[in-house]
Amino acid sequence: MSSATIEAPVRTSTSPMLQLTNLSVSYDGKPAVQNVTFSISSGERYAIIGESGSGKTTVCMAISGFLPRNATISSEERSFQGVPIGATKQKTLIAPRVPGVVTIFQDAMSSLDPVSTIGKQFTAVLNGVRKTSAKEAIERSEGILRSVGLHDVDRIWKSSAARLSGGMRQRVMIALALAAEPQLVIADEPTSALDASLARETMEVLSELTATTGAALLIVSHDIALCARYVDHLVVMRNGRVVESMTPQELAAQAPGSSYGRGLLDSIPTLSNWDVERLRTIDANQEFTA
Ligand SMILES: Nc1ncnc2c1ncn2[C@@H]1O[C@H](COP(=O)(O)OP(=O)(O)OP(=O)(O)O)[C@@H](O)[C@H]1O
Repeated sequence: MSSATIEAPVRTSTSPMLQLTNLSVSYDGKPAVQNVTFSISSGERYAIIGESGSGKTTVCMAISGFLPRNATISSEERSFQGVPIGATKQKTLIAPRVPGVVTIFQDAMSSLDPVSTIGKQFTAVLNGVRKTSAKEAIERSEGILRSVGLHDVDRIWKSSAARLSGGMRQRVMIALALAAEPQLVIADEPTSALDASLARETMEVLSELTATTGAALLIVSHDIALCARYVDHLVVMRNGRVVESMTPQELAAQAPGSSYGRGLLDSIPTLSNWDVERLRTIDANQEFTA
């Protein structure tokens, strides 16, 4: 096998790649996401941060077209590369999956075929992009697997997902997502099932590879501290709404307790606050607005 490189796509436009304006989603009539607005340009790295149930996954599913049947969606604009995502007038909507957008889920096993070999899964993804010979598929997937830090390529190529460790599966899933040559990678809690060191490694791999390929990245996470190290912009959600939108530098400059995002950051145990008697907590009744 010889190694292959991932080529950066030519960027042709400076207008946002993804535009969400006043996106609202309800499940069975109950609002889950309300008036969410943000845009992502080519190559930008974004994170949606928030507590459990704040609507992060729902926003991502509205972008990637995975919303379930009981979802009702409305928006002023919901477009990718200038093309509307799904039809906004329908009351019940399953949007078509959006070309150019790949989603990496928290649990690699739910995305990978557990019995088919990784080699077969690579060949299928690569052929979905363009017709690829068996030899090309091996060469290309070897390059991508190495780029996510997996070097035992022959063994992985012949293994099923069930025979790989959790960390290896996560990397294989990232590699398969990249093989699809996406323009936007959505990673929904990609590190929540991993230990701290693997979580950092996964974030590094995601952030480096999207930088190399020119793809934009949208990460969903509870962990504002981890995301702030790897993204250009943080969108903070609470109770279905965006309460803050800022750069990691702006977050770092905020005074402790001064905002909801800062509150999330201050409630994480770190080496510098391990000895305080009680970490700061967020008052459930305190109002925060964007
Ligand atoms: N399929 C569904 N049917 C009904 N309600 C749903 C469905 N999916 C999500 N919800 C509700 O919508 C709200 C937002 O959920 P969502 O999964 O988007 O939040 P989240 O911030 O991603 O949470 P978590 O971090 O726990 O994954 C929650 O109140 C949730 O119970």
